[in-house]
Amino acid sequence: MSDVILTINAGSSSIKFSLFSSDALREIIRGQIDGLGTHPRLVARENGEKVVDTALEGETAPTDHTAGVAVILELLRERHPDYAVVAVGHRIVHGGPDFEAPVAIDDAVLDRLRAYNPLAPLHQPHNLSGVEAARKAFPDAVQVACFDTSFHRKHPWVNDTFALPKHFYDEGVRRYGFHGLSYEYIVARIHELGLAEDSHRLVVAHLGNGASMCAIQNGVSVASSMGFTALDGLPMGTRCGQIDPGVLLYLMTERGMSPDELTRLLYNESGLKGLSGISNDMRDLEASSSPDAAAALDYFVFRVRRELGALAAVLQGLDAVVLTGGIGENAAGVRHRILHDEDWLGISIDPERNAASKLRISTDASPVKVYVIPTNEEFMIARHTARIAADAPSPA
Ligand SMILES: Nc1ncnc2c1ncn2[C@@H]1O[C@H](COP(=O)(O)OP(=O)(O)O)[C@@H](O)[C@H]1O
Ligand SMILES: CC(=O)OP(=O)(O)O
Ligand SMILES: [Mg+2]
Repeated sequence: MSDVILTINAGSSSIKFSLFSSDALREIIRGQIDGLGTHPRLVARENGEKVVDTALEGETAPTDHTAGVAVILELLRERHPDYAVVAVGHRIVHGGPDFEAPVAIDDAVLDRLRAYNPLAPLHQPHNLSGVEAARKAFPDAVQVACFDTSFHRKHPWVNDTFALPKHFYDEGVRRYGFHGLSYEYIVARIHELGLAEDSHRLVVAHLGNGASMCAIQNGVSVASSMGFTALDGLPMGTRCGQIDPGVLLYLMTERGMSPDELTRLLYNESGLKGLSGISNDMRDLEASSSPDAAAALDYFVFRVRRELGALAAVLQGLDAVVLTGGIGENAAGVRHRILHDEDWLGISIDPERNAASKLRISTDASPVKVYVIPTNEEFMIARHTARIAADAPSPA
């Protein structure tokens, strides 16, 4: 039996998973269930080749995350009965003020993490049900929590606070920032590719169903577009992004909306889906001829460009920009619209390199280098998990 690390990244409507060899962190299999709650589909790849691609239908279709994890574990047992899972790494979206680094999970940690459920309703409860399912399936394995918030915990105070009475900051009402595992991976990859010397002042745009941007100075996060929750900043698939808090007061006082109704509106019914009335999926909007789909795209592009200018100001100039996430990696048309006339920032895009999603999509003469780099949150989770598991006593 060879020892492996399992990673679980439970999102709002998806669960991504991977197996890595525990010594060299070689990826053995990766995949995901998406469409949980609507049309669940299981896809898995080994060595880049699709080995499973099936709609999960009928009575055995998973209807929630716990059932989804069970489907994934069954697949792993079928395909790799010869591997022993010694550690399970989990992406946990919110670590609050207390968790600055990955930790081994015990009952006390799990209880503290549950307290953050209201701060990340699309993610945290699913992240934690993934932990519970994995503990049952692998009682002898070390479970490790890897936080989306850790990478941002060195923000200078001005980027870490809201202008509320100071005691709220002390209570933990702060700008945490998210997608930290993705940003951390991109910084590691920039080093690996030998690009760090030209990337001291770096902005990374993680544009997926959840979307945020981060200003990174010499590898350290100094500002990010997300805040206390993963609602702030850019508009997303179904989340509103930056909003005047006066709108919320209006909705409560004049429209009588309850906290539950507001939560639904801001997390599930806004963003690209709300503006377009069609879909939260960028591919659907690009394919649509509806003016509302075009307007939703315009708003997305406008807000990314605005944030790019703001983060360039934080860094006092730019050396490099990275685009990543499902949209950043794949949507060449959206990238073009974000970057094509940013000469004032020192960005000059090569349309052919962009259309081909090359690693470098800026021209040779562009003062600011622009890269497309696929993110890999799973690898980052596996790396942290291997390190923590090496020190942690097994729960058995
Ligand atoms: N080829 C593509 N062209 C345009 N958009 C794409 C493409 N592939 C994926 N996307 C978009 O990426 C988004 C999902 O990004 P992803 O990072 O996978 O999301 P999640 O935050 O759920 O992990 C969706 O809006 C999807 O439409
Ligand atoms: C924090 C967040 O928005 O995550 P995701 O992109 O997985 O939705
Ligand atoms: Mg994501």
